[in-house]
Amino acid sequence: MSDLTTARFVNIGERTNVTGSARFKKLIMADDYDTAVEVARQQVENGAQIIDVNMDEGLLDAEKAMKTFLKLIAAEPDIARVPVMIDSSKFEVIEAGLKCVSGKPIVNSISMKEGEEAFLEHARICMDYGAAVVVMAFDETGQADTKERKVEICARAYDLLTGIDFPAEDIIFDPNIFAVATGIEEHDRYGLDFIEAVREIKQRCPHAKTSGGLSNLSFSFRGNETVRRAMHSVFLYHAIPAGLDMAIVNAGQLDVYDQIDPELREACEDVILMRREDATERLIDLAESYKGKTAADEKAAEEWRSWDVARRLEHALVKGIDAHVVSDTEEARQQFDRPIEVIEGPLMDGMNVVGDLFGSGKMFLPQVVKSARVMKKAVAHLIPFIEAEKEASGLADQSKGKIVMATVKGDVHDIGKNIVGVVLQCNGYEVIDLGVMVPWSTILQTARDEKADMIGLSGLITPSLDEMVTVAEEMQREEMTMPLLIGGATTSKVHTALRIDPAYDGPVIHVLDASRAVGVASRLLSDTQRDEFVDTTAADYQKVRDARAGKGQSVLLPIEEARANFYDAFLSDKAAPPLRPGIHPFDDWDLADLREYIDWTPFFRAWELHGNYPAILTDDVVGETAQQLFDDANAMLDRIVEEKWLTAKGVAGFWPCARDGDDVTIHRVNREEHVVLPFLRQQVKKSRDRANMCLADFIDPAGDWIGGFAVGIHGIEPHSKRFLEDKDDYSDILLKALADRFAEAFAERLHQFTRTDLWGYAPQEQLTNKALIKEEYRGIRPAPGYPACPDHSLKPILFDLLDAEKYTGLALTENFAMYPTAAVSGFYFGHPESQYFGVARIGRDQLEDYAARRGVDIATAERWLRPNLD
Ligand SMILES: C[S@@+](CC[C@H](N)C(=O)[O-])C[C@H]1O[C@@H](n2cnc3c(N)ncnc32)[C@H](O)[C@@H]1O
Repeated sequence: MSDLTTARFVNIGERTNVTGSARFKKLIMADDYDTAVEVARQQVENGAQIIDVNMDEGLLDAEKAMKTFLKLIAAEPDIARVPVMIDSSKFEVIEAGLKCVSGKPIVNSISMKEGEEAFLEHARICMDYGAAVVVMAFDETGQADTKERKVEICARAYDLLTGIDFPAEDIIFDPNIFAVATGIEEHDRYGLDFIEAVREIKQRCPHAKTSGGLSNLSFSFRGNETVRRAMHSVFLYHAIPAGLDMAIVNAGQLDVYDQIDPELREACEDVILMRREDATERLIDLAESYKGKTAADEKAAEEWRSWDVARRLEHALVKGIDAHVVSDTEEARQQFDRPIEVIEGPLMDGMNVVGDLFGSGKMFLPQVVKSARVMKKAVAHLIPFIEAEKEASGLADQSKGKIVMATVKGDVHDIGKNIVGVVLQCNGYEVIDLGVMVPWSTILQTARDEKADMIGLSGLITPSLDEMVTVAEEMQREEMTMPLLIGGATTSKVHTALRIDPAYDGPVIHVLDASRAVGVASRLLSDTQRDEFVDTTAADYQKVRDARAGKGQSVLLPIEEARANFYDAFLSDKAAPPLRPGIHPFDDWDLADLREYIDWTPFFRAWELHGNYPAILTDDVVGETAQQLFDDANAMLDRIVEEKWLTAKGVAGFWPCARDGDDVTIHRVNREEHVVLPFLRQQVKKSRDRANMCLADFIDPAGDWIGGFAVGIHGIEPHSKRFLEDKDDYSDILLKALADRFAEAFAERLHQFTRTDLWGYAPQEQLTNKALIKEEYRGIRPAPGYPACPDHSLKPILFDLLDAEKYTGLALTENFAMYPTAAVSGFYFGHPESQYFGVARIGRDQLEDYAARRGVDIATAERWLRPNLD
């Protein structure tokens, strides 16, 4: 499957179908519902987003079997989270099933086979249950096999259904996928006819969806899994862009389109798209060479379930499979004298393997976080037994060390901290996570009360660096000696060496990323390695300080000289006044639309997978992990969009203004008042004719326009809570990372809408998402806290101009972090020459000038501008 085609496509699991799976049939016939439920679970684990359940077997009481099975899966939260498709050719069985489903059911299927009256009667019953229906392209004269018949029947059914107010979005047409390459000439068109019919049905029947049973397609290649997989993937690759929304497939058995052997791919494509006369013969010939290949592989995949329990636990941990972990842990518990031994033994052994693989670069962060999920579920199962033994906290006693972690006061970002916490936990450390916005007093108090071995601080925005210095100073004042770990996006070895390390006599260590955290923690707690590690790090930081002291700093111009060397933009090119000046709130931007604007590269970076999307998906080293993560992300995106987990709120505004020195003075027409946006200017002496830039340079002193925006993504909390209750950090981090992606995508989308519509200075602009990500458009949206306007304290001014709290529900912390965290804000500049740059180091004179322009004392301005001061 290609990344392009899978984004919105829904997989319907097919294995819980007695007519399609001999194994499932055997289990149901033998009344082995426990194992049958496991089949459903495996489907969901393999990525099925709906499961199709069919009990149509002559020797079975289908109604009873349907009811029994549906009730059982409804009681399993990890299965019940996906909708059920009740599949039967008998409507009584469907009706019996409808009574047992709690979420939104899907009926598979109804048709006009017995005429319009029966069809509408069935539809009305489904409607009473709020069910969506699959409508087969089948009428009084039989099943539709040509494109024309498929379209004609579906269109007629659509008109009938919408005529009784059946919601169009609850109609799913199945225009019949039939077997191709059978050797019968009439069958050659079946693939192409289906795809073309889907395209027309989607146009003819607004909001209706389309589906199909994929396995029929490759029926003539039974027993040749490789060819079947390839045919299915190729078929979907073409059918999805034509509008196919979902299909009944074995979700674990689809190949990545780009990774199919090119010869086989081409042969399948020739058959499905009817590209050559001899396509069938060629595929049959080629298929011979693939026979039997993957049957053995598939057997191996199941084989691990027969291993001894310790090996199974290790396998589950390394592979991140949580399906059987509770039963396997229970089995192990019964084999050991004490429950704690299961943790100390097989579970820790398994996690050590994970740790080693991660440490040696053979495993990557997303997989480790999945392993941690397995570990946490196993431990959660054992805790009650450990407590029953009256060991207050067996785990704590066994931990390698205790770490208090916090995102510092004024900062709300916690993805990085959570990832480090999970990695430490799964390596046997006890993590006390104090959450976000934690004042220094709470951090120190907890560390003392808990007798922690070390403190870990995290932060993302620049003011957090100062907060970290404060924590270090307070630790010094209280004469603490425990190590202080520093991490987070804006932190650096240089800042740690220059600012934090000198403030505290105990060890201070900058931890570059999650993969280093365990190494750092273990050396700090090792009797033999600690001293050397602490000394080497301290010496290293001293070197950084010495180098800085000896290094001649770049020359700064006096601020007046820098101002005289301003960027002389060609002001007659300035943008025309906005088509729609004033404030424009958007209280619920469509998430499906924003999804199209996602920039995926930073998403992978958040998981410490480095490389650009989409090449990262096929990267030799991290490709497999990246693809798996991407699939998981898309499956979650499907749910976020379909079930409306999140709400995107935003506001954009445009105001008349003028440049006044380094300020931009905004005129608020309605309020008859002026608001000043004070910008900073580069002061580092430039070579040759390069300017000392300031954002104000892109604004005409004689009168101009400026814009602003703020966007935020709301609604993660209940989902995050649910994930954490389920010990599922992986999904929690995934959700937060996706919420961030939505915020950035919204910023991109709103900027585009600004250029084409609201401000409207580029009405004809047409750029691909790639070009948008590369910012190949006219104008910029500099964000407070970023290099061209590094002062975060501009945010309250921007928020006030936009009335952003009211319109977006965003709040600012005392250090100007936005909450909810998935948020972006900034200014719009429309001048074609406007560009990003970094203000970099500024002099005392500009600091004093700035303090005066802002009407604050020097100390406050110093705090705001710290990263730009000497
Ligand atoms: C941080 S990236 C975010 C976009 C990226 N496509 C994503 O999805 O994560 C780019 C944004 O950062 C801000 N930015 C980057 N460089 C800047 C600079 N030098 N000064 C001010 N803002 C800057 C702008 O708002 C710009 O649109």
